[in-house]
Amino acid sequence: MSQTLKFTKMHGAGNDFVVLDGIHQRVALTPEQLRFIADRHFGIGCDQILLVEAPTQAGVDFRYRIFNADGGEVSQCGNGARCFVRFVHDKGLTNKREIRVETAAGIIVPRLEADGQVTVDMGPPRFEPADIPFVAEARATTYVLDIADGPVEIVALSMGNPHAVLETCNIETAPVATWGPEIERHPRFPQRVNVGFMQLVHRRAIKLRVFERGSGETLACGTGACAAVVAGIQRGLLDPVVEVQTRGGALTIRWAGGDAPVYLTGPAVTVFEGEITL
Ligand SMILES: N[C@@H](CCC[C@H](N)C(=O)O)C(=O)O
Repeated sequence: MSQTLKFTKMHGAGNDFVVLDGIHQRVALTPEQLRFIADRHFGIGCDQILLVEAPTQAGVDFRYRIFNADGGEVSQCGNGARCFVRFVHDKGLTNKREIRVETAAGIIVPRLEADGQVTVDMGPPRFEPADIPFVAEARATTYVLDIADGPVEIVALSMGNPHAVLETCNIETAPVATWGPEIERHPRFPQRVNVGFMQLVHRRAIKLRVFERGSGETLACGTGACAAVVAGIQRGLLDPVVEVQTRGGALTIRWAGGDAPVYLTGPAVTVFEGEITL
């Protein structure tokens, strides 16, 4: 039986989303239907599909679910969290400026700022290999990963989802299209990984491209920006507040180190509304 769903097309620094209200309409999508929605030629087109649901636990305002363009459900999406906040405000689902949101990776706390930008408390980064998950004998600041072109140095960490961060001296010529998919499926990352290529500009700015697990290279990746800045701070290369320049725009990341949460600030934009029959 076919179903017609109302949707909103949004983006955060060019990382684009189809957002579905699962509170006022019944949304039950198969991986094949999710892939169709994300398809840029035959569907609506997006990097991720975001589903807004009623919370399943006390003390939170909403549940937020994330699906990559390949139809797989994942646990965290930073740019999506900002669009989520803009969506629930614009739809009148809440008037709170700071909301508590349940994700598969735990509670996140996004806040709508007076200037329309959104700041998300993404929680602390995690470095234990088992938490990422990453196959390593012991935790280390950097690891050497063997790929077809030879050994590469990475930082591996979790921002609620897995990230590998590599440093490059030229972001334009970085081998994102070749190393990205190879590292995404490297056997040392049993749940695959998002792969960030970071070029240092100075201690308070980096350039970043991310080959995202399940979506390919996107114009920006919020958790990727958090992971790259955390990696740079851990290695003593960056200050606690850093501007991340992506192909889709700028994001600001703040991290005080240790178990402190990482804060992500950036835009959240509505592009258009529509309906799709599946
Ligand atoms: N675009 C995102 C991350 C989306 C999920 C990621 N591809 C994964 O598989 O973990 C962001 O802004 O963080």
